[in-house]
Amino acid sequence: MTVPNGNCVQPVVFMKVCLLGRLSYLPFHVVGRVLCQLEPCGGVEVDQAVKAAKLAFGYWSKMSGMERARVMIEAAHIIEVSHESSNILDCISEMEVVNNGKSITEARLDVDSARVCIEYYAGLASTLAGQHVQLPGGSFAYTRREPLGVCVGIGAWNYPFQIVAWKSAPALACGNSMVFKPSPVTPVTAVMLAEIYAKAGVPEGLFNVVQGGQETGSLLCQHPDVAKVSFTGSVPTGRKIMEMASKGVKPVTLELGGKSPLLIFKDSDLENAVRGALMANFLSQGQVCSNGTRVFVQKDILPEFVKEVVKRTQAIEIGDPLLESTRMGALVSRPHLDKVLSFVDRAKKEGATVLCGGESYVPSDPKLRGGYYMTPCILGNCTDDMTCVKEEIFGPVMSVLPFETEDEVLQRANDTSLGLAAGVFTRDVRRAHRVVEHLKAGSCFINNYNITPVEVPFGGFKMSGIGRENGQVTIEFYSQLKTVFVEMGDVDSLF
Ligand SMILES: NC(=O)c1ccc[n+]([C@@H]2O[C@H](COP(=O)([O-])OP(=O)(O)OC[C@H]3O[C@@H](n4cnc5c(N)ncnc54)[C@H](O)[C@@H]3O)[C@@H](O)[C@H]2O)c1
Ligand SMILES: C[N+](C)(C)CCCC=O
Repeated sequence: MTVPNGNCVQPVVFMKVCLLGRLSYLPFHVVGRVLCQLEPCGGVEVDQAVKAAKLAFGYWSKMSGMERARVMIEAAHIIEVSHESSNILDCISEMEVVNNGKSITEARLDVDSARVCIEYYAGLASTLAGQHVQLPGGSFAYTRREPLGVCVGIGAWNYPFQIVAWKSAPALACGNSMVFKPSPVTPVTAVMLAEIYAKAGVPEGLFNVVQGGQETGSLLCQHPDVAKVSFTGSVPTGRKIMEMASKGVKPVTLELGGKSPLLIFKDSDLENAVRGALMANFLSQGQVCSNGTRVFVQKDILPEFVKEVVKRTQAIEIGDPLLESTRMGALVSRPHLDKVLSFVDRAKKEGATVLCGGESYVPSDPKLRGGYYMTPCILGNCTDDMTCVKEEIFGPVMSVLPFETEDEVLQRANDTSLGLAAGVFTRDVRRAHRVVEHLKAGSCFINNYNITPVEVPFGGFKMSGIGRENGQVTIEFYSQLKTVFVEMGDVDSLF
C-alpha cells in the first residue's frame, strides 16, 4: 500500500507524506517518531475546496436517491473487496493503526463500521420523501426534503475513519457535498475515504479533504458558501464552532465530550458487568467520548467486582498495535499521555487509591521504546468531588465509586454538565427501564456498553452536544424541508 498523496485526491489535499511501502514503517505513536509532515490549508485552499464542492453539489443534488445510492454502495463495496491479493479493509485498518495507535483488532472493527454506515445511508438515499397535505377546495400542499448544500465535517483524532464516514455518508445520501477536515493529529485515513469515493464514481469535488488545525477549521466554519458544520471534538472547541456558525445562522451538529456513568446493581450478572465495565473504559486506549468512566458499584458487590475487574485489567495485553494479540496500543501523542498520567497523579493526591496501572509502560520490544504506552488504570476510594471523577480524562482510567440506593446513585450519576452516554447493569427489567428513564444522557445502555450500531442514533444531552449521528433521524440533520402550497381555486383576496 502506498500512502495517499496529493495526486490521488480531488481537489485539495496537501499532504507531503514521506512514506514507504506496505508496513515497512512503524506508527509514530508506537515508536515515538514523526509520521509525516503536512502543510495546513489556508484561505486559498479552503476556498478552492468549497468552490469545488459547490460545483459538484449542482450535479449530485439533482441525481435521484437511487442513483446516489448506487455510487455509495460501490464505495462500501470497494472497502470490502480484495484487490490484487490485498484487502482494502485491511489496508485502511493498518493505516488507521499508524494514524492513531489503536490495536489492529479495533481498527478493523472501526473501518468495517464505516463501511456499514455508507451502506446504510445508501439504503436510505432513495427513501427521502415529503408529505402531501389535503386542504379545503381541492387545494393542497406538499413538502420536499432537500439537501442543504456544502457541508463541512471536522473530526477528532480518536476514531478518524469512523468519524469521516459517520459524517459524509448521511451528507452524501441527502444530496449534499462535503469538505472534511480531519484532526491534524490523525490526518491520513480520511484521504483514503476520499480516494474510495472518487473510485466509486462521485462527481469530482463532491468530497474533499483539507488538512490543518484550528485556523483551517475556522476558515471552513466562517466560509459564506458553507451551509452546515458537523463537528466531533471537545466541548470548548464545540462552543467556538457554534459561535462561528451562528454568525451565518448555519445549523450545527456537535458530537462533544462526556463523563458518563455506569451503574452496576447488586443483582447484576457479575461476569457481564465486569465485561461491560472494561468495554466502557478501555477501547481505543480509553480515548472514547462515550466511555463510562464513573463506575458506580452497589456496596454489597464492590469487593467481588473490584477483584475481578482489576484481574482482567492487569491481563490486558499492551504493546505493538499491529499484532493480533495486542488489546491496548499506544496513546495518541506524548502530550496526551502526559496529561492522562497527570490525572492519575492528581487522583492520588486527592485521596484515590490506584488499584492497578496508571504508569507509563515501556514494551520489551526495543523498537517500541519511544511509544506512548501506559498501563490501564483502576482508581478506588474515589469520591464525587475528585478531579478524576469530574473531568473527562480521555485515557484508560476507570474511577470506581460505591453506592447504596437507586435514588442516591441516580442523583450522583446526573450531577454533571455532560450527558453523552450512561449504562446500567441489573437483572431487574423494571429497574433497568426506570433507571434509564431518569438518566440524563443521549445514549443509554442496559446490560452492555459502547455498542453503536449504525441504525441507532448516537449523540449527547446537555453540553455533550446537539443533533445526532447514525440512524434515520440523521437525515433530518443533513436536509431541509420545503413546503409548497398549491391553490386549485381563485385567490380569496381581502383587498
Ligand atoms: N461525541 C462524540 O461523538 C465524540 C467522538 C469523538 C471524540 N469526541 C470528543 O473529542 C475530544 C477529543 O478530540 P480532540 O482533542 O481532537 O478535540 P478538539 O476539540 O481539540 O479538536 C477537534 C477538531 O477540531 C479542530 N479545531 C480545533 N479548534 C478549532 C477551531 N477554533 N475551529 C475549527 N476547528 C477547530 C481540530 O483541528 C480537530 O480537527 C474529546 O473531548 C472527546 O470526548 C466526541
Ligand atoms: C464506537 N464507539 C466505541 C462507541 C465510539 C463512538 C465514538 C466516540 O468516541
